[in-house]
Amino acid sequence: MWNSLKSHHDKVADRRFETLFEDAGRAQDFSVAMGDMLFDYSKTNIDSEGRELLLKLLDEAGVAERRDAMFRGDKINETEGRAVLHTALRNLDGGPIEVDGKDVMPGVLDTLDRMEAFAEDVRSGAFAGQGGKITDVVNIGIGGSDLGPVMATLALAPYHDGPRTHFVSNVDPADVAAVLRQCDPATTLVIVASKTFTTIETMTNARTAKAWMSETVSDPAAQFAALSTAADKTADFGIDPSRVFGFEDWVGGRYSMWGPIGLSVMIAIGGDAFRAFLRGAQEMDRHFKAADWTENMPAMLALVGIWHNQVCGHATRAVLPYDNLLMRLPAYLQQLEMESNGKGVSMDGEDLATDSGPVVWGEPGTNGQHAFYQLIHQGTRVIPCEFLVAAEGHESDLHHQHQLLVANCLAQSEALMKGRDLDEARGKVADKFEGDELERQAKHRVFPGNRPSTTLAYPQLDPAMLGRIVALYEHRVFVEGAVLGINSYDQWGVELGKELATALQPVVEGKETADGKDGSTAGLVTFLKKYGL
Ligand SMILES: O=P(O)(O)OC[C@H]1O[C@H](O)[C@H](O)[C@@H](O)[C@@H]1O
Repeated sequence: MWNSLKSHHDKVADRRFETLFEDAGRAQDFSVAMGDMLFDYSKTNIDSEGRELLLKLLDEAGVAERRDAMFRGDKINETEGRAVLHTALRNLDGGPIEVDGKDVMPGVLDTLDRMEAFAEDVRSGAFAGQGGKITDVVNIGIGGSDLGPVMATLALAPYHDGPRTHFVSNVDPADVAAVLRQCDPATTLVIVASKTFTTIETMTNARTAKAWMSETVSDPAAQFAALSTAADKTADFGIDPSRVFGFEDWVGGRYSMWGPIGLSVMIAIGGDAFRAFLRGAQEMDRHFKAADWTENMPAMLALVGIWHNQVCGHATRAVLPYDNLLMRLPAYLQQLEMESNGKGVSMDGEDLATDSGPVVWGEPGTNGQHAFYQLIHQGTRVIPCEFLVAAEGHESDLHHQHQLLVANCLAQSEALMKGRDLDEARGKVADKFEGDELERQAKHRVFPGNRPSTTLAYPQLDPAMLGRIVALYEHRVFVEGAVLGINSYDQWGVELGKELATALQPVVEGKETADGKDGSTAGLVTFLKKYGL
């Protein structure tokens, strides 16, 4: 199928895809609706034939069977021998799901109730610090134990009515110090979020926070909670089991904010709003399971991604939310997509037959327009763009500003597609220049156009919509991974750096020499030591 797709691409690569809109039904035909969400992929070079070929990839890879196996709790994370069941965390009324013959749902729902009771106690003051009602919550975690909660807390800022929420992730002491400086230890709750409870950054920051707290309060551990799969390790750290919220190894780190890892979000917005967030995700799960492929938003989002990355060969994709509340969505998706599908070996241990998943990057619009869109419009590489835009913001008295935001979003996708040819460019400067200078100046003002983009449009970013959007991307990653034959649920590629950092620690501390290290590494240690390392 890859060959058929490539030859189809060769056939259509040079056409202006704008001409596809001569078919008056294109915008509708090349869009997917799910409830009040719309995914428009008509501003791409995908035509009916291309779409048919892409759809065949799903059958060839057995995506439907693999999807059902995931939801059922089969151990599809084969390199780690684990089920992949983040969907169980939002299966609020969806019936039993068995892993190793045991229904996991009673445990999931019980933990959710416990989280909610604790979150409400923190919010009401029933759970207090040693100096009174909790004013600040500090979530210490990294990767999947940070990016989801950070992204969601920012995204749901209009619903934030709990204590102030802070996030510490980096082992750089600048991070933890800056956060703790803003907090009063007597009224701060520290949440240590780590699936494994061994991650060096998180454990180091947690010990720093505990030492900071013990300078002021007599029982620092009493103001700590833990979110982890490792109950023994949370106990060793001194955290009372009543404030430990556990989960199982079938929840991957970057898929974990729906459960205990979302506690900081729940404290910020309250249990009801958090459940609405879960329900939104559950709706997307149901849609993904039931909808025909052409009407299936995650599947079509994935196929558009595959078309641009593996078929057209565009190595990156930009995620451009015209919704400032989603300012950390690109960073969140970087982990979700790149840690999941950034692999060169297929499930059966063979070298991947295609390129792995793309580089994902982005910033909110309109900010990006004044920074990197220059390259998107006129650079020599094509960057498929994925726009997100809401019909309505949360600042109703500033709706005119929201309208300006939307106009910018739609204008960008139009500009990317249409471009501006040399004739038009000449017309723009004909009154200022003439002759050779006119030609030269005009050339700089040409926009090649024919650059693809998609737009995800929705009414408003409320908790349920955020749940739907994030679940949409999760399932997109699943489909892309399944088509590429990748295990999207392990992350062996992060291990080597961790091992070498541990080995280098005695060297940077001056307890061991850099003998045996390569010249560059040894030279850098020497240089940094000279200046105070
Ligand atoms: O939650 P933790 O066990 O502390 O893990 C935090 C993060 O660290 C690892 O390096 C993985 O690459 C991530 O997938 C994970 O989310």
